[in-house]
Amino acid sequence: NTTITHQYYSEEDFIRMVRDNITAANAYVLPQDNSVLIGDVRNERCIHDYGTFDFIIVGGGSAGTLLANRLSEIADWKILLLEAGGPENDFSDIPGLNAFLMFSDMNWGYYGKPQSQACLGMRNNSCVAPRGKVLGGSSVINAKQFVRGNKEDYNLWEAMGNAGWSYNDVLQYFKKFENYHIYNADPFYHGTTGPLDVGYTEPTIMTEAYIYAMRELGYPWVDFNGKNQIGSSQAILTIKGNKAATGGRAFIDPIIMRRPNLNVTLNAFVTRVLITHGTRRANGVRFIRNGEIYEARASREVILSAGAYNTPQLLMLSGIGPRSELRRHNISMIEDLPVGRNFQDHPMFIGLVFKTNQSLFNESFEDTILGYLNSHRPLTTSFNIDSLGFINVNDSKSTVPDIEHMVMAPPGWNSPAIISRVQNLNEETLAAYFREYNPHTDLVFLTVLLHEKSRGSVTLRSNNPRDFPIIDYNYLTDRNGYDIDTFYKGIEHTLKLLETDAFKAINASVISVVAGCDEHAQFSRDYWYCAIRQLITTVYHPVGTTRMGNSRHNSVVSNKLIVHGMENLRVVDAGVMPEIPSGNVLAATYMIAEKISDDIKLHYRQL
Ligand SMILES: Cc1cc2nc3c(=O)[nH]c(=O)nc-3n(C[C@H](O)[C@H](O)[C@H](O)COP(=O)(O)OP(=O)(O)OC[C@H]3O[C@@H](n4cnc5c(N)ncnc54)[C@H](O)[C@@H]3O)c2cc1C
Repeated sequence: NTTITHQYYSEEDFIRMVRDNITAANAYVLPQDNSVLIGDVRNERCIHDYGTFDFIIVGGGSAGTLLANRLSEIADWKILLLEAGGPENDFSDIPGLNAFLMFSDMNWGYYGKPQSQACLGMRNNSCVAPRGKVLGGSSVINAKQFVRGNKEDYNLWEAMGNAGWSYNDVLQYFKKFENYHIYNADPFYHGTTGPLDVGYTEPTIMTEAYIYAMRELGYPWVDFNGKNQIGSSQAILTIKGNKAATGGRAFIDPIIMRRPNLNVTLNAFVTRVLITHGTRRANGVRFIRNGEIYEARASREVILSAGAYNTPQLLMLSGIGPRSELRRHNISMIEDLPVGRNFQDHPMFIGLVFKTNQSLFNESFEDTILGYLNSHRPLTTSFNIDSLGFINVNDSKSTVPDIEHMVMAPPGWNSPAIISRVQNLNEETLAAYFREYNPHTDLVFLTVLLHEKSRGSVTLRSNNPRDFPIIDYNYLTDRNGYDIDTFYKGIEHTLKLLETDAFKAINASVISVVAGCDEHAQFSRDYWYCAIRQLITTVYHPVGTTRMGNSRHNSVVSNKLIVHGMENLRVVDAGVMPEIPSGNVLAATYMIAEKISDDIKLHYRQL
């Protein structure tokens, strides 16, 4: 492990920098719309020409940064990467402080539409919906967990009619971008020469307890990104030394930035795709930067990598979307496509907490920061996520999991202020959570539903890019109740850990952290069903809103990710996934960008 940060700062200065950023985050008020990005446009009629490029990539997030790197390898191609946010910094490099980035200019600031069946413990029944607005996008503010999902996820994509997306096809692209530092990793499954560093952080006594307890229940230790996924492991992270390995840091490092054919323009808010009237060609984009309007032209392609919320918004603002939605907002239609439908996420239950007799990480603020500078926990992982497990609670023989455990070791949600803001908890729930929960000793079992049957949507609030899109998670609304039943089975399964010797050794016992369920006997089936509706939130994995498929009735892009009916407009981001993978979705997003880079090079005979 190399400690890169030391060379820029004295330890005192570094601690001060961290403290200042935390103070700023605590005082930060999230925006209600995009007014700040639009600013005070001085002259709406004065449109500056930003030049012509072969490819324009909208969104320098996870997919966009990888794509910009790979396409600019072709020296003859001019690439423009437009990103609404600014650069990363030394504070955003600290994996364990990502919660504070959610309260900074690096987050768009969205909240989900109030829910009727879930998010009931949140203010206004509304779950948060953070998204990165910074070079590197959501990979900067995210929790750094690196999970590929299951082989069968990609075989399913292909079986749904998407030729070229089976696991055998995509494995080479997962390997290409990664530099995997996991001991005994099978080279058949892993790359060690890619730009993105992936590795372990230090284990704790809790890692051992969990892995041994899972073993007692019959679940082996696995490299869940390798041959088999079912089982448990200490967390695997996008991390380089002590620092976050983000899309920005990995793919647009200073050397790539110096390529003369790559223009990375930050603080550029794209407001529409320009489509030549009467044709099916996207010829460029319009954007706002520092109060001025610009247009850039693309001689080959416009590629939208603005993420699963903003890409559908941009498509609809540009005339591509469901007829009814465009009509409602007076937008002239170019293509009638189901943009914003098929929204899938991984809902997560945050109400399963085990008291233990162990205590971790009680150092002072200063010592915690110094620990980070020397690559020590807890700040080398987000929310101190310690270990992960993948199980199938509906079919114990299946090799595809339906539940994921993310185990937060103490100090997890280390203060009421953090969980209250990060999860938008209402006052009663916050009080109930901290009635018994002790951040210094207790384990939080984040329980993630991997294949929800409910479907949400992303729609427009208006035809003005100033307004945020409407994000409707629509959690727990599936007709047969599969989603809530599977959550309940997941909880029952997790409670079995309490019967293992490994968990008895840490004196683990379940505690109640939920409000609004007092009419049910504590820990009864009805209690848990009630608790699930109170304390379901997002694990921040929106996909599917610009779904890949071959029918324009239920999908938006082809298997080459070209928008149906258009000639040179692609979407390359998490939104194209036709079905959500069995795990945190960043790795699959990078894989998609890596594969499409090759497809584009092949198409233009550059490979
Ligand atoms: C808090 C949080 C925690 C998460 N934790 C994990 C995790 O631990 N592991 C995991 O695998 N996944 C995690 N995820 C999910 C994962 O990070 C995202 O799914 C993934 O980064 C999405 O990549 P993307 O390229 O589709 O979008 P993004 O990375 O969000 O990139 C979109 C980019 O486009 C820019 N943009 C958008 N609109 C415009 C516009 N109009 N003009 C110009 N630029 C624009 C944005 O600013 C952004 O930089 C998490 C996400 C969040 C928010």
